[in-house]
Amino acid sequence: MAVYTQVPAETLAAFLQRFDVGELVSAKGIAEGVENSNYLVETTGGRFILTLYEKRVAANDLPFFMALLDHLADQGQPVPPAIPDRKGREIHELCDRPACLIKFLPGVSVSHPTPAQARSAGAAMGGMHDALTDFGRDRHNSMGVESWKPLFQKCGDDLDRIRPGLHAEAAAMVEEVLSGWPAADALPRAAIHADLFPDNVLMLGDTVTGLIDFYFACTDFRAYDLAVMHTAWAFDASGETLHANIGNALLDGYRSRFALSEAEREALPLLARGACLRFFLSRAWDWLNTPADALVTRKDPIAYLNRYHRYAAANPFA
Ligand SMILES: Nc1ncnc2c1ncn2[C@@H]1O[C@H](COP(=O)(O)OP(=O)(O)OP(=O)(O)O)[C@@H](O)[C@H]1O
Ligand SMILES: N[C@@H](CCO)C(=O)O
Repeated sequence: MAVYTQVPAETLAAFLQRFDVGELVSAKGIAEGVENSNYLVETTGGRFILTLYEKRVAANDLPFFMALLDHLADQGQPVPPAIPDRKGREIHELCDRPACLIKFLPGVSVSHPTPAQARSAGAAMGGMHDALTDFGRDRHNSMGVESWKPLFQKCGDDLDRIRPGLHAEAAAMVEEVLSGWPAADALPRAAIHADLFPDNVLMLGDTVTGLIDFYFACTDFRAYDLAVMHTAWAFDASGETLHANIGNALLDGYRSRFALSEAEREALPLLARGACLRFFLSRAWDWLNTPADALVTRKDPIAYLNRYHRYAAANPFA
């Protein structure tokens, strides 16, 4: 579940008065997602998503995220911008949380993408990267390469509570990835989504109707975004089986909308291992710090360890 903050109906109705969206008809908490509190709000003017930002999203990052969404939406990309209130403000406070009223997009996220769906999703990322080439703002990647060793050290020996020997295994991964990681100016950098998992892509059939959840968006290697997507889309849930046809379809779709340089293509195997390390570590930290009976479902860090080893054993980008 992800409704950490309950918004009383009267408070919501009063909040909506700031906007030109009609009167409140209904509001339902959305169970999916683990980071923020989300409501599906229906008014006499239409449907909207109300998001209250919980502890992981810093209020001072919201202007970057909202500017990114506005830029993409202005260029016809399928993203949900915030609805401005009558005074033009997009970022608000509700129940002591930063909050935004966001455009509702149709579609569902697929659990087992077909090659045609992976191709469309890859193309959507390519279109997004194309639209972001003239986006002028920067945001440091707080989950980027410099954060991996400190996060590994913070997890410490507790990693062995997830699986005996995991601390030593993770130490080797950190060493391997960091020793080979490209210099900051070695590959093109741009604003990226950085978390474009299947649950953050809304689709109807084979058509992408929405790219959502930009709350890890940042400036980093552009090809790292594609590497993250490959790790998230091209495996079974356990991370043991690579679906090469899905991975190839993603890359084909991407290249149909945006060019990948030779240097970026060559870097993909290492960028993908870095992505595996990033999600392994954030999941391991959450695993160790979320009570087993908490209402949120913990995500399996081992599924990302398995992916890491798969990329280390063979290059699916060859
Ligand atoms: N603009 C939108 N239009 C339609 N549905 C949306 C929209 N934004 C979010 N949703 C729905 O709300 C759910 C949760 O949204 P989101 O993934 O942004 O939440 P989160 O708490 O930030 O989650 P995560 O754990 O993925 O970081 C999505 O799975 C989707 O069903
Ligand atoms: N997509 C991430 C969680 C949110 O960043 C994961 O699956 O670990």
